[in-house]
Amino acid sequence: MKKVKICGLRRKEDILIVNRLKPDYVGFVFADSSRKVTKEEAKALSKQLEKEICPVGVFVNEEPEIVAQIANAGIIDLIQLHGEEDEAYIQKLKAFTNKPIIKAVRVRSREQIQKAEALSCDYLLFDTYIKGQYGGSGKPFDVSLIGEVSKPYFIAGGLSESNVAEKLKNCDAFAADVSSAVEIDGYKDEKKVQQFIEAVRKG
Ligand SMILES: O=C(O)c1ccccc1NCC(=O)[C@H](O)[C@H](O)COP(=O)(O)O
Repeated sequence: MKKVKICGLRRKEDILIVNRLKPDYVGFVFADSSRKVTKEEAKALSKQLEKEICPVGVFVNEEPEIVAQIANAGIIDLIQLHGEEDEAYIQKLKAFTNKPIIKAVRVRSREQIQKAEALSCDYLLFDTYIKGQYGGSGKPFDVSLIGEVSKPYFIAGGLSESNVAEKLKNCDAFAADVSSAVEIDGYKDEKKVQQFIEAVRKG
C-alpha cells in the first residue's frame, strides 16, 4: 500500500485529526510560510502525536546545526530539505544527526531528477516548480517526467482526493504528500484529510 503524508500541521486540532485518521507521516514546516511553526510549537504538537505516525520537519536552506538540534531533540524523526541544499550540505547535516533525510526537488527536467538520485539522502520528494515559492503551492506537475528512480520517493504538488490515484498510477512513488487540498481557509479539514488518505490507500 502507498504511504501518505499530511504536511503543514500547526494546531492542536490538526494533531487530533491525524491521530484519528493515522496517515503514515505528518509534516511540520519550519520555513517561511503561513504554515510555519516554531521549534517550541512543533515540540508541543509532536508530543501529542500517536507513536505510529512519523513526524517530518520541513526546512528551506536552514543551518544544518539548527536542523540537527530539532531532529536530535526528538521533535521530528525524518528531515525534509526543501530548498537548494546540495551534497556538501547533506554531508554536513549527517555529521550532526543520523535521522533519515528526504531531499525535495522542484521538478523542471528529467536531468535534474537524475542528478538528485546521486545525493546521499534516504528518500527523494518531487514537487512542483513555481518561481519564488518553495512548496505548498497547491499546483500539480506532470509526474510522467519522473521516470525510473533508484531511491524511494514521495510525490507532492497539487495532489487532491480527486487526482492522487491517477498520479500514483503514472509513476512509481512510495508515498503521496499533500497540504493545500486538505485545507479550508488555510486550516486542515478532517473530511478532506480522510478522503485524501482513503484515495491514496485504495490506489
Ligand atoms: O507547505 C508549505 O507552506 C511549504 C513552505 C515552504 C517549503 C515547503 C513547504 N511544504 C512542503 C510540503 O511537503 C508540501 O506538502 C508540498 O509542497 C505539497 O504542497 P501542496 O501542493 O500544497 O499540496
